Amino acid sequence: MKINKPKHDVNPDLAKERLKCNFNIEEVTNIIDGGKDKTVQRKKIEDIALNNGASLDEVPEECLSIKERYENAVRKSCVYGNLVRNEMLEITGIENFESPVLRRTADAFFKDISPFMLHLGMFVPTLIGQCTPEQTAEWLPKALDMQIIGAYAQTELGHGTFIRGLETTATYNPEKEEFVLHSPTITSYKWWAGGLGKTANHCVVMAQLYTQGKCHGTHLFIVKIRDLDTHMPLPGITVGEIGPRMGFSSADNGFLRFDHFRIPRENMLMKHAKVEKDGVYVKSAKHGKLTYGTMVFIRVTLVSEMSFNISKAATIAIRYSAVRRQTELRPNEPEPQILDYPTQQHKLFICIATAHAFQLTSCWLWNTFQAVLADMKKGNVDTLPELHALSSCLKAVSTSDALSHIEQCRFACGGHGYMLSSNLPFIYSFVAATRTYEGDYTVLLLQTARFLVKASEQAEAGKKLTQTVSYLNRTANADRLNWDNTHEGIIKSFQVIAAGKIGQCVKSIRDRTASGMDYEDAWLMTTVQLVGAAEAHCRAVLLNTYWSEMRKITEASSADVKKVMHQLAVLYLMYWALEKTGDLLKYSSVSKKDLDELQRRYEELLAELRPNAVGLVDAFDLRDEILHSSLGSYDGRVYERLIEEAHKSPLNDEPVNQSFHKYTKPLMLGKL
Ligand SMILES: CCCCCCCC/C=C\CCCCCC(=O)SCCNC(=O)CCNC(=O)[C@H](O)C(C)(C)COP(=O)(O)OP(=O)(O)OC[C@H]1O[C@@H](n2cnc3c(N)ncnc32)[C@H](O)[C@@H]1OP(=O)(O)O
Ligand SMILES: Cc1cc2nc3c(=O)[nH]c(=O)nc-3n(C[C@H](O)[C@H](O)[C@H](O)COP(=O)(O)OP(=O)(O)OC[C@H]3O[C@@H](n4cnc5c(N)ncnc54)[C@H](O)[C@@H]3O)c2cc1C
Repeated sequence: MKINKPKHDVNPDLAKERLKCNFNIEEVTNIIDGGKDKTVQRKKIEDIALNNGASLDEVPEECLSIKERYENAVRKSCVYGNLVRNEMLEITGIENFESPVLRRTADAFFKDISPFMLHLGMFVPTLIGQCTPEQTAEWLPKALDMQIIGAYAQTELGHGTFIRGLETTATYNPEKEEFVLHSPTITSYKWWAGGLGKTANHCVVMAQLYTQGKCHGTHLFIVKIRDLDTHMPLPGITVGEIGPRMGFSSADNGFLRFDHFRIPRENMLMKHAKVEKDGVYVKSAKHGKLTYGTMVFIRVTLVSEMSFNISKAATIAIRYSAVRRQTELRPNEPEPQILDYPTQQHKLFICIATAHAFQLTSCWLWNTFQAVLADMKKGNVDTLPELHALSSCLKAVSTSDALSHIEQCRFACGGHGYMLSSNLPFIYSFVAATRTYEGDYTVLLLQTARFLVKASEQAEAGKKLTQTVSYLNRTANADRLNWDNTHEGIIKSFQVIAAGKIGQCVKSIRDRTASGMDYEDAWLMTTVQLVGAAEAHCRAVLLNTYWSEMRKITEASSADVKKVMHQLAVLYLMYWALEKTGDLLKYSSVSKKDLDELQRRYEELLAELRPNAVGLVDAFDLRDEILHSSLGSYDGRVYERLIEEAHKSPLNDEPVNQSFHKYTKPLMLGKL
């Protein structure tokens, strides 16, 4: 495999690590990419995007002012957008505009975030999912060609989670065949939408639809908010940026207020429900929640996004841990590489395994999503609730796990991991937002719990359940599972834990209603358990999917690759079994002796994986331009890069900062 040759000598410790690796790295890269041809395609696209240096910043993004950072990000977005439009989409095919390959190259341009991300990330998918064929013909080519730039304005100052509580109104006027968009209260300001503040000239708006004097709930509208030539906000539109936040600092998350702003009837996105010219409302024939489709789509894609982010953090932390030496183990012996500490391996090897677990699960979820879309095309929406339950819990758990693993990667890099030049703080703050946006963690797990409680009741009634909850058919009446210390045994025990927790929720709700509580209060009182049950279900799905997909995907692999992929999956199973010993003790016959044995095997496995650690992160094949890290580059020149980056600090532009003469010296002389 062609590796982008480092310009400098590779750090000797890192070079030695690469000699230790005992499997074919390229084979694993091909598995991650989804096949050899996909690796070739990805590399071709990366060469187009990255070889001309357009992604490079003279001054690090983080050293710029807010305005400069935004302006620089727009500049790079335009260069990048142009490359996507003219060269990259030709290779992927226009239908793959959200291909992970494009997503990867975007990271080389933006350490933080592109102000255009939500244009491709949500605006375009909404047009694809919510427009009639005529509307698609009108809007989609312009959006894909970037003649218009869009945002997704759903959340308001007062409501994000509870979509039915949104206050923006869209009132239909049949005489003029127009909708009037209005923000009636301060809490109805649209708030948060990425790219809305300064970049977008259009946006999709979620608003309460009124026609013939009746409210029909939230629907989507496409709205032009700025003049395409002057970029000035149109009359009736107040738009701006919401201010600095934890991350997302090079983008312009926006606010938007409508003052009786008129749009043509055709601007309601009418694939599912519509308003006729005379004002008659025609509701969706299929399902009431199809306007939420973009959210489901993004939740599905976020699982692969999390895999990518963990793989970046793991690459940085593992390469750094191979270079970094700290603390004598024995007097007069060289300090070991910190990667030799089992505690360090415990923090980091699970990250490699999780990146694989999420990647394989995301492919499986994507196929499930496509199958549901195909069913819906034929008018069958029966599979939608399961997809909603699945995408909700996988989004919640993958973003939450990614966040804690990335934080562990930062801890694993000690003080240097706190430097922005390590890139770990950027990765962390980006992923922190994913736990909240597109549906908060708790809220989405409670959506899954609704589905699970219903499924449990159906299992109790002897009905056959769909695939992801079919374990409830087998385990509904099981009390404590006989512990079986095999891989399949661990997976089964997680299904029994999930079934036990769901059963306990059902019982709590029933006990509470039997004692006089109404159902809503009984549900509310049980929500802490319900979140735990949905998480347990998600763990069972993740473990089962990772294990079975790993076995399928490595069927034709070489023996060494099979072995290391197998070791990672076993590590994942054991890690989670040990994390959940309390649940195992409660729901299975596992003994202290069994758990001690599991712990011993886990520690041995860390040692077995140790020689392959650097090889495994090299297999993610993340170019230095994408990693943006002083600690994680391929050549391991960690200390040299930290010094080079320090010199880029604007505070080092002059030997004495003017504040000394203005403030410090007068203070020292008592003249302040
Ligand atoms: C090259 C570049 C590529 C870049 C790609 C990078 C990836 C990142 C991309 C984008 C970044 C995204 C940035 C962030 C954008 C946003 O955050 S947009 C705003 C997102 N907002 C939310 O997610 C809000 C969360 N809230 C909800 O989803 C819902 O309100 C709710 C599910 C919590 C409740 O909805 P509600 O209308 O109140 O429904 P209920 O009455 O509770 O439920 C009725 C039944 O409907 C079922 N249901 C709910 N949602 C769905 C759905 N989506 N699909 C199918 N069914 C649904 C619900 O379960 C109920 O069913 P039952 O009655 O049978 O129990
Ligand atoms: C970086 C970023 C980018 C974003 N981009 C966009 C965008 O482009 N477009 C857009 O429309 N929106 C966007 N959002 C908004 C985002 O979708 C919402 O913030 C998110 O859905 C959470 O909603 P909320 O802020 O109303 O939180 P809240 O719902 O107010 O949550 C606050 C707390 O209350 C809890 N809670 C709320 N409801 C319940 C419940 N029913 N049961 C139990 N607990 C509950 C939550 O768990 C949480 O702990 C973005 C947000 C961020 C942070």
